Amino acid sequence: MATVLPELVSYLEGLPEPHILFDRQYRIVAANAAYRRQFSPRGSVIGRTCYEVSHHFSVPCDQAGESCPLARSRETGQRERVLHLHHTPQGESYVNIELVPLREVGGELAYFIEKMEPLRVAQGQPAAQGLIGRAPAFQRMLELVSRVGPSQASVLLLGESGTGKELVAQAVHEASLRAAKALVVVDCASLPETLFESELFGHERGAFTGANHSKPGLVEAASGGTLFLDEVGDIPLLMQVKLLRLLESGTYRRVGSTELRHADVRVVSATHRHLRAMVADGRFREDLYYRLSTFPIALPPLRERVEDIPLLAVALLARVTPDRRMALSADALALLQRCPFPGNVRELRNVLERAALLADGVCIEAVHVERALDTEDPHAGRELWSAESSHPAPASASGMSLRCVERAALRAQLQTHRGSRAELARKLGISERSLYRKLRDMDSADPPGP
Ligand SMILES: Nc1ncnc2c1ncn2[C@@H]1O[C@H](COP(=O)(O)OP(=O)(O)OP(=O)(O)O)[C@@H](O)[C@H]1O
Repeated sequence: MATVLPELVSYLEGLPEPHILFDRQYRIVAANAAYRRQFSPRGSVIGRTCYEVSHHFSVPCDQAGESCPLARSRETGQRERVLHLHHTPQGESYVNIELVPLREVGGELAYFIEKMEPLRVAQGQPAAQGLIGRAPAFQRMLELVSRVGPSQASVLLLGESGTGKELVAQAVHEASLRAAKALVVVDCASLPETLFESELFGHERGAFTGANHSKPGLVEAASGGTLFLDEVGDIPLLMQVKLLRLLESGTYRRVGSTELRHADVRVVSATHRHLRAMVADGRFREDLYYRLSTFPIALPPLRERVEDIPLLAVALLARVTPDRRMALSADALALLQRCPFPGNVRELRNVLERAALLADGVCIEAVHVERALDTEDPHAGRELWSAESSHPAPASASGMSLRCVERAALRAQLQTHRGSRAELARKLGISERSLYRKLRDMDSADPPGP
């Protein structure tokens, strides 16, 4: 092997992505120029183990509770890919790792080539923007994002309100080859049925009353980029047919035109609804469901990544108070970790914003968090907002369904709230869109009395 190595090393040296070569004992025998530049500008890594360099572990990753591509590759004898949090000179960052095993003449696995590509769409430490997280549930989700990103597959994001679906859609777009073009968001929940077609496909002058100019639609605006259909479960059946036609044929017509246009978009959609159940009871077209969900990704609710709360709290606090450099006391953090947060990361962010306003100094104490939580839902108790989560809702014990309890709480809020809808949504720890949805559901559930 010693005679083969110089050629191999010189081949790796010229590759643009960081590569290392290591042996069966995980010892690095070569690192190319791109690797040295990005991961070890201050010293040589030759002779050190990959787990020590990348993770500061004293044992291989699989013995430290992480997935180890080398161990997997040894088992399968094949190329393996994983997403890891790596120590780099800039701090810990997500890195996509691809491992290729090399066999000796006798067929034994002797060396492994590891290619490393930083994944910049998420961070495992506080950052000014983008996705943040390091819990296993978050990392599993992120690995799916990084796998599907570069493809053209339609992605369906499924998750409760506030779990970060819009941020994940952005991440899919940024990890794609379309990143240099636009990401166009279509808010399907607030788009009236009458406008759906002209907004999406555009219209010609004179197509309808008031159409004084021709106008390109959102599909055209997203050309070469990504079309993000947010709240796709809220599209009425009639409009679902039109969307299906676009996805199946890749073509569309502007309203008032016969000219067939080609759509060059990658579709990412998101919903908090149970689309499968909607398909089962005829509210969502099965053929559209399969078109949209080539690659479904479930976003974990915050209660399944509680260990991320301290990291998220520190990062989000810096985002909501950019000029104050605030800190959280250990008690405040402990209290936050005990909260159920049915409104997920958005609710955590709102609680922090309120707590920061309630604190006069630069440190948020548990008492500020308590007050921020109290202000959130003074009439009904926070758990009432867990209608779509698995958290217990004490009021349901009275025999009312969770949805009824939620409606009652919302009605109480509406009676006492004096500000705008946006303020009310903020107070409830939900998005304006979610509030809009809840109000609409409430209207259709109990039509106004005579
Ligand atoms: N992993 C995360 N890291 C950092 N911020 C996050 C994360 N997840 C969500 N957020 C923040 O939480 C808020 C809600 O996120 P987002 O709007 O993407 O959620 P959503 O699932 O689309 O909600 P909805 O279904 O109500 O529209 C945003 O302020 C977003 O920046």
